[in-house]
Parts: sequence; structure tokens; C-alpha cells
Amino acid sequence: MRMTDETTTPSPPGTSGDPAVEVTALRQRYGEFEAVRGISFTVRPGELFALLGTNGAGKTTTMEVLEGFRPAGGGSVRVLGLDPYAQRRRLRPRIGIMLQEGGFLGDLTVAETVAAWQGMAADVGHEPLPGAIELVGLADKAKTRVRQLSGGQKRRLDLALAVVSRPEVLFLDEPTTGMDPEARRDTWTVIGSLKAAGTTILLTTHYLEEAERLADHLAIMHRGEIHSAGTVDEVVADAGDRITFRLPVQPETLRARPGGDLPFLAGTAPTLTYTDGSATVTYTLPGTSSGSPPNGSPGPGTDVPPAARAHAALATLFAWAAGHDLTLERLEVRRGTLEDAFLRVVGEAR
Ligand SMILES: Nc1ncnc2c1ncn2[C@@H]1O[C@H](COP(=O)(O)OP(=O)(O)OP(=O)(O)O)[C@@H](O)[C@H]1O
Repeated sequence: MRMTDETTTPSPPGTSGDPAVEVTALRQRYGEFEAVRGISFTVRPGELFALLGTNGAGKTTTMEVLEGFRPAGGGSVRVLGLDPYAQRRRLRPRIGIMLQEGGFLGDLTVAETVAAWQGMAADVGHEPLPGAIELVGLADKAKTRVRQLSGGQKRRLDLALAVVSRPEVLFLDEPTTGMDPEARRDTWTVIGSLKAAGTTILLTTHYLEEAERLADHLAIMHRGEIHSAGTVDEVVADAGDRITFRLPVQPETLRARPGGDLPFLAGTAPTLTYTDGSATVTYTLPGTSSGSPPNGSPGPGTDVPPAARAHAALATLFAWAAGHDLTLERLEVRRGTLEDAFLRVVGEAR
């Protein structure tokens, strides 16, 4: 995946190295409300790309444009080199869609439903995927009517139907919502095997662990825009390292002078929480793409690699502790997490 601002002309399908999905400056409105505000990303064949975001960020809207349910309001989208709306008849047989709300007939059994979808796949010239029911772990429910399935089981059936025609590109909108942890892990295994078989997958999710486990590339959306994108490691690097320790001091001492005279580290002020007569001090250091340091305070430039930044911060901290004859108890330096990156995006956009 690469982020791009410039408008690009899609290459003809079939050319080696063509992206499987190309979104360029996509905009989408509902009346006066602009739900998607000029987003761009590219997904290469065989890649799994995850769209993360807050509620109402525009993920489903983006997926619906890519699935051909509505034309792009602005910018352009291509799936397998085709316009998914204008050329949907050509594209549909080549893609699989797992919607948030599956539209099954409740009176049919699981086996009948899958057989109907297999029939439709055969009608458009596909060799239907055998064993789709087993693949998603519904073999013991084959004779159960769809309306009697639990929410999580319906999601599994949705997935079986989405893959039955062996799609080249698979769209999964919140595939594991409503599943228990075991079913979720099983589904991650299924998605992993589809990817291993070469399927290009676009997935939206609210489960950060899902993206962390499955995604080659991801983007975090908030209010219609992409705020952070890249590999999981690149996006996590945006979050910056976190330093925490405890000070064996009375809270009153520090409350009297908020933060005491704790130093700024990499331009970052500490946050303090008080428990049991000690203070827990936390610094969240700037990430790779952070802007100028907060509070206008001096700090290393943004070109400093995160590891060097953490190293310098610790040196400053130890010097401060030595000067105060203090021991930093339970000192921890930990890498930012995807959750930190997500919360940073939401926090910065407020
Ligand atoms: N048919 C519609 N008419 C008007 N507004 C809509 C419509 N569909 C979505 N919206 C609005 O567009 C915005 C984006 O919605 P969308 O469903 O794409 O978000 P999302 O990122 O998928 O959210 P969630 O994670 O909650 O599913 C929201 O503010 C939503 O209220």
C-alpha cells in the first residue's frame, strides 16, 4: 500500500504490478454531509489491507464505493483495474463481499444457502469452492435453518458465502463482530489461509488485534480522512515510546508544584497519577511523524529516530533522578501500541 495525493491514471488490468485496489482522492457525500474527504490508498494483489477507524469514520462508505454499490462522489476508485460502479457486471464475478448485515433467507438451511450461492457462482462460470461450510466451522449446523443461527454463526455463514465463488478480491466489513473470542481466532485463521492462497483482502474492523495480526498495511480513518497509514510497524512507530516509573514521594509534594520539577523529555511533559502514597509518572514520547513538541518547549527535532529519542530521554531522566537522590521504581520503557496510535489520531483530531 502506498499513500498518494496526486491523481493517477490506472494501468490496464493484467499488467504485472497493477494494484488490485486503487483509491485516489475519494470523496463521498450524503446530502450536505461529507462522509469521506479525499482519501487515497493502494492495495497490491495478495495483500490484506485493514481500514480502522472511529464510529462513523467513513469505512463502510468507502467499502460500498469499492464494492460498486454507489459511484464515487469525487476522485476515482479502481478494483482489478475496473470502475466498480460503471463496470460492476464485469467486476462482480471476480469479487466477494461480506456485508455487515447479511441478506439471507431465514427459512433455508445453512447447506441450502451455501448450495444456492454455489449455483450462482457456477452460473457465472466459476468452479464453486467445495467445503465452504467446513472452512468456516459450520459443519455441525449444515441442516440448521439460517434464522436459528446465533449472530456469530451468521457472520461465519456470511464469510462462507463471500468466498464460495473464489473471489480475487474479498471485502470483509467487520467480519468478526459478534463472535466469541474462539470463533474470532478461528475466523482469523480462515482469513489468513485465504490470504495465503493469494486472495487480496480489504477488511474493516474495530478490533485492533485483528488488524495487528492480519494486516500487511492499514489505515486509521477519523471523520472521513486517513490520519495514519502504513505497515503495522510504521503506524505503531507514529505512537512513540512510553516511559513510566513510580516516585516514592508524597503526592502533596508533587501536587504543590504540578509535575514537581520533573524534566520535559523530548519536549513532552509528564502526566502523573497518584496511588498509595506514590506517584506514577508517564511520558509518551513523540512518534516518527509527530509535529513540533507541545508547549513550545525545547526538544529534539522530528528527524531524531525514536530509539535515539528514548535513549536521550532516559539519560535526562537518570540525571534528574541522581540530582534528587531518587530511585525510579518500576521503570518501564515500552514501545507504543496500535491502540496508542489509534488514540493519538483521535486525540489530535479533536
Ligand atoms: N445513507 C446515509 N445517509 C446519511 N448519512 C449516512 C448514510 N450512511 C452513512 N452515513 C453517515 O456517514 C458517516 C460515515 O458512515 P460509515 O457507515 O461509512 O462509517 P463507519 O466508519 O463504517 O462507521 P462504523 O464503524 O460505526 O460502522 C457517518 O457519520 C454516518 O452517519
